[in-house]
Amino acid sequence: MSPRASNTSAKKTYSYLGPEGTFTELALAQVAEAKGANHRSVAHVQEAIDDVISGRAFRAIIPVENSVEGGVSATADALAITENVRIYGEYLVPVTFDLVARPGTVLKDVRTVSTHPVAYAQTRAWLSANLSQHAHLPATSTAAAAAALLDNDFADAAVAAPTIVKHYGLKTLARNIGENKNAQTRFIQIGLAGPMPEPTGRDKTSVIVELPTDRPGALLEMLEQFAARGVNLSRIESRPIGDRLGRYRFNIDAQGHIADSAVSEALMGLHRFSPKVLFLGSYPRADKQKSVHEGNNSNVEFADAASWLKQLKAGK
Ligand SMILES: O=C(O)C(=O)Cc1ccccc1
Repeated sequence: MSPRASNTSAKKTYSYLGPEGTFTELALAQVAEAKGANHRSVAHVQEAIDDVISGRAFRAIIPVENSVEGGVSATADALAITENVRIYGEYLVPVTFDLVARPGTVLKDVRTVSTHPVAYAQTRAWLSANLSQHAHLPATSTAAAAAALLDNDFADAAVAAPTIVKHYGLKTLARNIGENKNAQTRFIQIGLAGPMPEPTGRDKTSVIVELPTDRPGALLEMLEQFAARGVNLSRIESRPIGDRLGRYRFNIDAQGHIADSAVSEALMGLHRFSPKVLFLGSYPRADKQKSVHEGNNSNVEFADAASWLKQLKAGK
């Protein structure tokens, strides 16, 4: 049976950045539709995306942005070169970090600390102050770093979620070692392109936009597509395209749903101006705040302007 076929019959599969005990797994626990479904742990964001594309998984949960560290570049870069994948939801997870080790380890014996790069960036200050000589061993996730402590002795300790000790026979050496105590990470649920979540009035739309090359003011022109329709942006982040120096693509989250005229007009503006716009989807905002389109940019006002124009064209 092909992986796609196996998904049509029995339970749906949700892939997530694992193994057990990652922050991504905590985000998956927020996905109501995934309760009772198969949960498949993968080692990389790309593997999660490949699962969705091949049909091995119905959906995947991946980290996208951290309130302290910014965008997760592995996710941004993988999505930018993927077609036919859409975002169906977003989830916020508060992230606090503990230092864990094999039983018997004491803090002063720790030389090598393993963790995910995003977790390391947020705990580096504490680690430098308390383990000034330590080396960092990057891991594919916080839980992978923790689990590896029981498989080999490459590292002496790992930085992971406080709940990690429920999953592995490790002990906590230090609690809450993150620099920002209110840090949050945003996760997305992705799937193959298909029917979108209905507009709720509290939505977000994500796109990746490339700029026309060597055009003065191109960045301003891109932003004007949103500004002219009163569409607020909640994130704009540039990533190098990678073919040569000086070429960037922009990962943008805008308030509102593609069903909102202000957003659809902005998208059409982007399409006219940009050599490549990748639409990643419209989905409900995790913070449940209203998406307001400032100025005269409500659906009613757009509809009124359209019927006025129709009259003019009809010679009335
Ligand atoms: O490694 C994990 O546990 C993840 O889910 C990725 C991650 C790492 C650090 C902060 C937030 C998410």
